[in-house]
Amino acid sequence: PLVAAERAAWLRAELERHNRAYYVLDAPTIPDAEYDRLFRELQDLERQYPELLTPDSPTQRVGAPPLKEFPSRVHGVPMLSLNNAFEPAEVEAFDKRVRDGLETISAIDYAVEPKFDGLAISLTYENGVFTRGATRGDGITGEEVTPNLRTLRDIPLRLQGDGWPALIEIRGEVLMFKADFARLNARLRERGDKELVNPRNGAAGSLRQLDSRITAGRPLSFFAYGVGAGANDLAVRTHGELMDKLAAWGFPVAAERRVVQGARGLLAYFAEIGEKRPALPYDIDGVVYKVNRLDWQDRLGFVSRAPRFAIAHKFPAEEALTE
Ligand SMILES: NC(=O)n1nc(-c2ccco2)nc1N
Repeated sequence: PLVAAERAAWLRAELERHNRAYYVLDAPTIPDAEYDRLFRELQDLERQYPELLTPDSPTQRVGAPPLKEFPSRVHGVPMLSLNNAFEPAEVEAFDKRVRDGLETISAIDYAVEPKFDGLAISLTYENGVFTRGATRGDGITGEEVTPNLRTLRDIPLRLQGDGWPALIEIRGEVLMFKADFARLNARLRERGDKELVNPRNGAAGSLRQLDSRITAGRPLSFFAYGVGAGANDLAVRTHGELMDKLAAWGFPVAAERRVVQGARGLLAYFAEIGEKRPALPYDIDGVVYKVNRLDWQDRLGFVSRAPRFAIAHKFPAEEALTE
């Protein structure tokens, strides 16, 4: 079995590497037939030597029996909601409140990124292994949809690299790319099934399937954008460094993320992303501004459940466009 154990470990790492290349970097590194052969070899080994079966094995992504209902799960740390700004004056007022709260007159560094229009999710990793995931729900309690989340290749079953605490909650958004949404609707139309209204509904509907094999057939993507429980155990000083860690652990993060200075930097970024928005591969409904220094985020804290250190700046709602 030692040889089998080594072979199984090699197969797990190799299959995850090909998954990541195929699904995260969109650059397949192996023909499908060869991937399937390795996958079946690992399944056979895990059947022959059950002690080799690990929860993070690629064979554990698909095939869980359907659930009767979704268990509800209390988040370790609440998933906060963001206050919205719609006008430049509100953005300037946000920046002023931040500088007053920090008793400084100098320009503040803000971490900025697109606001994905998908489904907010929390992923729990224990000792680096994915153990459960839940929807945002009301921010305190969400629905546990772990078997469905296991089918997303963008979600690592085991964190890469190092430097994570024993328990950590990764926060992010599950979404459907525009092109995947169009292809799925074409498939549904051909089958005479009801089409999805928009990518956000497509992501929500696909993730809240009791049978995870349906979810496995849906083109869902994931982008990480924060940390809940475990954030204080990380040796990072800014949100930007936190995002670098998430990327190093194997999570997709927004390519458009940046650090800008002051209200002027915020508004310039909003205009830049507004220009790029139609060409982005996914729907966004605004951009998110966060004070970059984590110690300053802690100093500013929250008002009710919304943070004083972050807001979303939303684009004007579009009337229902017939694409
Ligand atoms: N939807 C989205 O893209 N979000 N949402 C946050 C968020 C919500 C609460 C704290 O941070 N950040 C990003 N990029």
